[in-house]
Order: sequence, then C-alpha cells, then structure tokens
Amino acid sequence: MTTAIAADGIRKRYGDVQAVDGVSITVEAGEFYGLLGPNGAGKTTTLEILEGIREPDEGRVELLGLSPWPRNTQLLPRIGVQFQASAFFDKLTARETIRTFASFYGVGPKRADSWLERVGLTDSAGVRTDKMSGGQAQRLSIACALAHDPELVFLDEPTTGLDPQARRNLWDLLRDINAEGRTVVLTTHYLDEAEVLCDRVAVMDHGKVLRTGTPAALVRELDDTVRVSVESGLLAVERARTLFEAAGAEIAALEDDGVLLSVSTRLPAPVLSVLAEQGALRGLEVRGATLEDVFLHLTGREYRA
Ligand SMILES: Nc1ncnc2c1ncn2[C@@H]1O[C@H](COP(=O)(O)OP(=O)(O)OP(=O)(O)O)[C@@H](O)[C@H]1O
Repeated sequence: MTTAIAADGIRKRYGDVQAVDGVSITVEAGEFYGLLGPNGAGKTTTLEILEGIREPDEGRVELLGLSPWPRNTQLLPRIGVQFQASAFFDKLTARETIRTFASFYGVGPKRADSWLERVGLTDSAGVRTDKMSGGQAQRLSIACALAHDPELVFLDEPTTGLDPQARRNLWDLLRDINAEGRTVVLTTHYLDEAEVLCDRVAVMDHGKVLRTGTPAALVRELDDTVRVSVESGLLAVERARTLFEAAGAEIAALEDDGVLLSVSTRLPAPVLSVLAEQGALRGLEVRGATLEDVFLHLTGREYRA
C-alpha cells in the first residue's frame, strides 16, 4: 500500500489555545479516513496543516510524498480541498462557478458541467450562488473541490447543516468518489457518519488523537455488552432471567420498564434463542456499542457534537 499522508508530531497553538497537540497519523492511498471529534477538538486545524494551508509550529507532514508547506504548487493539481464555509462569487450561477474553478486547472466546460451532474445540481445550474440553499451550496463546494479530478480529497464537515435526505445523498456521492480510487479525508462531528463512511478514523479531543482504527475494531475493543430488547409483557422478568441463565447467558442488566423488556449481555446468542423458543420476539431490537460508546470510554464523558 502507498502512503498518501504521513503526519508526525504536529502541533499548533493559537495564543493560549493548544489547538493541535502532537498529532501523528498515516493515511494510505485509497482510504476513506475520518478525523472525528466534538467542536473545538482540533480537526480543522489538523486538516489545514495536512493540506498545506497552515504552518504547524512543530512536526512533519508528507502529502503524496511531498512536503505541503511552504505551499507546494506541484501538489495543487493532485489534491482537492473543500472548506467548512465556502465563499463563492455571489453573482455567478452554479454553472459559471464550477466552470471558473475548473478553468484554473485547464479543465474545460463540458467536464466541469459533468461534476454539477454528479452532485445533483444540473437542475440548479442556472441558480445564482447567493440564492442557493445550504445543501446546494455544500454540493457546489464539493463539486468545485473535485473539478480537476484530484487523487486526494479533503472535506471539512461536508454534511453539517444538511437535512437527513441530503446527508444520505451526499454519503452516496462520497462513497462513489472513494470507490473510484480517490483517497478521501473528512472531518466530522457526526459519529454515525464516520461509522458508515470511513475505513479508519482518528478520534480526536483537545488537540490529541485518542485512538485510530476501523470503526468496527474500536467498538470491538470496548468488549461492551449488547442490548437486546423486545416488547414488554411477552415474558416476565424473573422467568426471563432463569431461562437466560439456564441457557448460559451472563446477564449484565435486565429490566422491564413497561414498554420494553431489555437485557444487556456479552453473549446475545443464547438470549435470542430463548426469546425465539418462548415466542417472545415481537419488537425485537439488538443494539451493539457504537463509536459514541468508544468516545465515552476514551474521555469519560458523553459525546456532544
Ligand atoms: N484562527 C484561530 N485563532 C485562534 N483560535 C483558533 C483559530 N482556529 C481555531 N482556534 C481554536 O483552536 C481550537 C481547535 O479548533 P478547530 O477549528 O481546529 O477544531 P475543530 O475540531 O475543527 O472544531 P469545529 O468542529 O468547531 O470546527 C478551538 O479551541 C478553536 O477555538
């Protein structure tokens, strides 16, 4: 595997705030990589240092084998950058905007327009950027970042402010972009988004990387219990406990709150067998740990985006 990004010991301080405090990460070519953490964790500053638009106080970065700082013009055609807040020329339409961005890289209008199509903006091609909705502007800024067909794309909180449907549409687009072989690095404060999209994530808080790994591996490392619940009234609590234990399940918690009978266990299989044998599967839900639980475990506090 080729390394797309190698960052070693990067630090950045703004006055009293240590925004990035010794971050080291490696992103392989073709990976979908997520920098994950709550507001102020240092994701944007880290991303800007990786992109070569901010100078680190300390540390080294290699981007596609080259140093991105001071500004390296050889890298510019190879990377695409989408910022958290995009500024467009407000009197230009979406089509004029994408064509302008594309022209900076010698990309013609036909190819530029094809990106509008890919992000679902063909019908709004004639809309001026100052009249676009948040979701449309977000999609246009992604199209502009991709117009020159870069091999590595940086996206800073691309789905913030989008409604759930628009978010899902954008997920599909980002998956496609990655499936075509591009390396994608994204920041997000949505843990579910990272879980769905990213091959690997770096969980950040207070300027540090707390853990890196695949979302599934981070969750598995927790060795947390699985919560199985069914509708209340199908099986009495004490009878359920006896049956579960007889079937070999260790029960961490068991309760009936009048709506749901819920059981937490590391061994869901015998619990599910008992529920099936007893015909007590109505409303069945099985919930494993999520990245939210990982964050709670790593920081000792609830995740707040
Ligand atoms: N230009 C700046 N000048 C001073 N402080 C800054 C600057 N940029 C960021 N900070 C501070 O550095 C810390 C990290 O900010 P950063 O934007 O990197 O975090 P983030 O994880 O991207 O958060 P968000 O999701 O809110 O963008 C925060 O405390 C922020 O207030």
